[in-house]
Amino acid sequence: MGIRLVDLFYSIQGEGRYAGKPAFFIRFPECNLFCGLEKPLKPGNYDQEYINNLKSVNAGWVCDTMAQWLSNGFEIDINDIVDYISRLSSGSYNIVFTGGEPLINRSNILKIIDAVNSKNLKPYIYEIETNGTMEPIEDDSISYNISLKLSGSGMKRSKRINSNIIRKFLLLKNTWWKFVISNRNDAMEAIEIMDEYGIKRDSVYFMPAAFSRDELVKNSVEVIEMCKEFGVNYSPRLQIFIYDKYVGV
Ligand SMILES: Nc1nc2[nH]cc(C(=O)O)c2c(=O)[nH]1
Ligand code: SF4
Ligand SMILES: [Mg+2]
Repeated sequence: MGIRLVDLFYSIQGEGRYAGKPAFFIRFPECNLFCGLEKPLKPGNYDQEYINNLKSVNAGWVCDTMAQWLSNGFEIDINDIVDYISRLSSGSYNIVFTGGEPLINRSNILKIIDAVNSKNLKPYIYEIETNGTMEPIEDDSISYNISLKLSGSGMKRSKRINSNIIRKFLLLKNTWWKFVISNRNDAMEAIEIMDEYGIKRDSVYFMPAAFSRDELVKNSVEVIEMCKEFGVNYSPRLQIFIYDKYVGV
């Protein structure tokens, strides 16, 4: 029996705690938020440029993977995912589940983890890239990269911040927090959330907003100054640094 993905590729983790580590990316369809847009779009094949042009007046930016996670994607047998991984690497790598919001597809994440473990492949760690609004899977072999959304996403606070869920993530062993920072207001808002929930600065990454290599270089200067000031970590976006505007890398 197959499962639906929108992308499967081997690259390096570009962001957060494991930036630089070889990693298999498994991208699922669907998200519970529509960052940057006034109202949800139906699943289908869209051009990302078209989506960017729908940006709501309340938002500072638009989700950069929306065209991917709204697409129909493809169906793949779990054994073929496992074969793909074992064919491409004999060394150490992570397996990253992303989206959209991958925790919508939690049962498929569990099936893939079971299949990988039963074939005796040993990823260094599984990572889940999440917006932190859905119930986590409790498993010490999973490391969470939680990117809570700020008001620049244009989403209502009640949709993007769920106190009970944040507290559950805080009880887990491998929890890292990643904020996309466009300006000083974003940093102040992130600090407020960190203080409210007792999120340790050690576990926090500020990452510049950027769609291209030029933007990344330019925006990193200011973000690094804020990292120094507030004592949080800087996260690169190595995939943009290396491959510029390409997706699926
Ligand atoms: N290389 C690479 N690293 C990533 N880290 C998080 C990604 C994501 O889109 O969730 C991503 C991605 O799409 N590519
Ligand atoms: S939560 Fe993440 S994947 Fe979902 S719309 Fe926002 S930026 Fe995109
Ligand atoms: Mg991304």
